Amino acid sequence: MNPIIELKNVSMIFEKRSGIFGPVSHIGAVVDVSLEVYPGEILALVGESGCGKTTLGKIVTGLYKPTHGQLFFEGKDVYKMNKEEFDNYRNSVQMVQQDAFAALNPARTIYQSLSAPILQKKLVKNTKEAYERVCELLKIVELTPPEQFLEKYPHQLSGGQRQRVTMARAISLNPKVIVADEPVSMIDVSLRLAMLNLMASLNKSMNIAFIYITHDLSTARYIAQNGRMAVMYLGKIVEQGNVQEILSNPRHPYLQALLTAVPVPNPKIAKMKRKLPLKSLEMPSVANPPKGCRFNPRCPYADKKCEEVEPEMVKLGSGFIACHNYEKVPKWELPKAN
Ligand SMILES: Nc1ncnc2c1ncn2[C@@H]1O[C@H](COP(=O)(O)OP(=O)(O)OP(=O)(O)O)[C@@H](O)[C@H]1O
Repeated sequence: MNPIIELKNVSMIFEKRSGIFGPVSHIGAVVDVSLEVYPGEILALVGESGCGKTTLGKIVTGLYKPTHGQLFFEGKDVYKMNKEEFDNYRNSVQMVQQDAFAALNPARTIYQSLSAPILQKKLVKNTKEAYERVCELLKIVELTPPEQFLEKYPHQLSGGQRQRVTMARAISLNPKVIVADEPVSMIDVSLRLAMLNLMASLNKSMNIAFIYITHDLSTARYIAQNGRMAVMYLGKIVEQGNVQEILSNPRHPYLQALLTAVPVPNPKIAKMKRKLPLKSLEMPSVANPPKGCRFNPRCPYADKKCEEVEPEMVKLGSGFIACHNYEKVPKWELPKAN
């Protein structure tokens, strides 16, 4: 199957000046990332805060034009498309942001927010059709009965309901890909599962591919259980592959450390003092990344080569890894209770 989205050696280097006349520093939020997304799949993009996940999501949706590399949609270079093709790409790839309150205009009712894009893009012929479509969208995202929500303003809804409205707005344009950036991190824990299930059902029923961005491995594992996962560290993807495979047998020392940090719902294990397999807990800055492998100052298996040479992404099983020493890294196991 051909990928619907393909990134080839994509980088996003921001320039940041300290003060008005201060020196300019370069921040490599995303560096030399190659990634494919297939129609109808769920890809979880995980990593710690500041590793470049949101920037990568914005590149995929066309909100940021990468400073280097190429982005393809359905095989076509997005930045060589004509206007019609580019508009079709922008409609087909939608983003749902973490903060649904900020994403909705506080002065517009839910009906106004949802009807404006479909009317503007002529996906409906008139206001009667727009009304029917908005009701249908609200039903799809399980805000029922729809009439109860149409005239409400964003502040009159709960966090979970607002996020459902932004999901309804995203699907209103019949997208083929949705980038969901931490969509459940600002909603109540009790409602998170329902939101994840909604995304999984939209993925199935509408064959929409999802890129689920998160720092939380457990929600990533839940939503992408039959999909793939890409793990980011300081602007780079360090390991990617089938979720079940890479989570049961993580090969990159960074992914092993992330998994060791996940709480285990077993009181005996929870009581154990688990030591993170890391040399240092300090995360280097993206403005001044370490030479060689970016993970080397924290990696317990790093050697001279890791300090000097940046590892390439190589094929491993059904996925890829960027680590010089993956063959030497011991097999990771869940801590065992005695
Ligand atoms: N417009 C910008 N100008 C300068 N630096 C930026 C810009 N956007 C992001 N960055 C920097 O790029 C790096 C990656 O940011 P990004 O928001 O993509 O990370 P993230 O993994 O999504 O983090 P979080 O989960 O905290 O949102 C950070 O160091 C951030 O400060």
